[in-house]
Amino acid sequence: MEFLSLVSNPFALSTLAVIALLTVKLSRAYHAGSKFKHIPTLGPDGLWSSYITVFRWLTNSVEMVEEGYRLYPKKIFRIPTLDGWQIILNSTKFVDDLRRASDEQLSFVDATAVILRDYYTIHPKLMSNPYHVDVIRHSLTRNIDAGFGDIQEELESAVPEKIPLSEGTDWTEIHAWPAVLEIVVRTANRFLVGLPLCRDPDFRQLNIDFAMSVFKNAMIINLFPEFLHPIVGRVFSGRRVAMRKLKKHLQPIIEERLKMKEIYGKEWQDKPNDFIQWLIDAEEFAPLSQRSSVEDICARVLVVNFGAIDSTSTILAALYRLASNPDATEIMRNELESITRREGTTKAAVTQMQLLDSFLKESVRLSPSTAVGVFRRALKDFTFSDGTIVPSGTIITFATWAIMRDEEIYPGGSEFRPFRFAEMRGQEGEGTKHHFSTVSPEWLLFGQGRHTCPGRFFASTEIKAFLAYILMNYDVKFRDDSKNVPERSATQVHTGPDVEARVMFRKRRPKVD
Ligand code: HEM
Repeated sequence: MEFLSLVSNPFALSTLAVIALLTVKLSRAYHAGSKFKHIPTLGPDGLWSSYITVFRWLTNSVEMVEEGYRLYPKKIFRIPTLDGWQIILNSTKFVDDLRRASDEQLSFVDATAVILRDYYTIHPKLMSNPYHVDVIRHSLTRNIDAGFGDIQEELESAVPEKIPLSEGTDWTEIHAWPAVLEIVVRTANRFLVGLPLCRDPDFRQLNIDFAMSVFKNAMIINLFPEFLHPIVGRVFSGRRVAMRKLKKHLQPIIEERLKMKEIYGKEWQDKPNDFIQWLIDAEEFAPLSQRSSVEDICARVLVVNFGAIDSTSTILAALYRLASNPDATEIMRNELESITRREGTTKAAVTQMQLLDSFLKESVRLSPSTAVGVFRRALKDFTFSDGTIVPSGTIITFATWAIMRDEEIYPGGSEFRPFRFAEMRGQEGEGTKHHFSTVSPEWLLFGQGRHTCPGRFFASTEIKAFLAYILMNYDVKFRDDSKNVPERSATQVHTGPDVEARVMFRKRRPKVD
């Protein structure tokens, strides 16, 4: 009777089916583990007991990374995850191994394919020639100076709209995450696609929805064994809806640009200077068939937005620290005022904001958006410099959370010292190092090697311009003058700043001593 009621209940049946498929998937991954016997495991590693670790990884990856870092200092360990065994590197000494490895040995693209299931969640054809990466690295980065005026103008319009200033003495409490998210998407798109599109609510929302859908759907698809991905990948994907909506906005623009290019060629006066045009003009990186395809260009606009939205959690991390560190706020304001008196509100001014750069970097050091980072997939058996052999097919990553708090690298590793990096820069021979966007073995935020984030210079400029605007125009605090930074949000390896927290703002007052 109970059995009958079970089989006639579609919800119970589908739950059972998912559990059965998950069991198949995990036991396959477990048996593949015989190839890893020489690498220590965190937690129990029996067929059934390893499920405990899988569950812990889903619910508290930070605690596990810290435990693995303590138990296996400067070594390599493994954990069972929904995506199979994952290898975690506990030392910056392995950065050199990763940098030396070719894409055919340790692949960024294949790691992304497993973690984000980008074939289903983003676009099936995009990664066969990811030329948008070259466009970001070259045209986009080269144009940050030229586009800075627009970025600043958009901030000056978007921030007061989302964080309204009242003339009275009252503070206004704002749910920070959605406000910052909208400002980021609008400001980034002022630079990427310009006016009026960057202010179009439908355009903004479709990009936000798409970015959110990628993580959520990849997680669901990864619950299923690979042979079912072509089916579940069709069901759990936000890309078709996003593409349909985006094409309505971009198709006429792209077609007009292609027509103008054909008519005027190199003589085109007043040619737009934006991401769409940089893609169309990228002869050295992609064939015309790609650069003139509406579908292809739309997919790359979606993907650059997916990257740009990453800045949101970085800004939140810094904003929460601003709200809890009024003394540092005053010191940074003095620096900003003297720089802007000299340079005006310019890109050159942003580059000189050394204390703000340090404050930002220190905020993210303690609130990175993932517990582990810099993912690669071994396409062949790979031997690390300590002799550890990692079998082909394995996902490899660094214990970034623990590395960024390591006392040997950062004395007082768990303490927030806002001007730590500015002080490090003050030491002899270190003047040009330790910036937020500078990549080093100790600073893994933007990755490593040939796949290091190409958008980091744009992100750094946009984020610092945003924070400078807040510092110069707002007082910021938490309710009841609390100095507690809100707990982190944690789903799977995502560990970014709390997305529920509220922050209080008011129009900036002169400081009374
Ligand atoms: C604070 C903000 C950002 C953070 C923390 C961040 C972080 C990262 C990381 C960790 C990687 C992987 C690097 C590796 O594995 O070695 C990456 C790659 C990438 N990022 Fe960013 N990113 C940010 C902003 C941006 C922005 C604004 C853009 C676009 C304008 C962007 C576009 C990309 C692209 C296209 C890749 C793939 C690179 C490749 O395929 O070689 N990111 N980013």
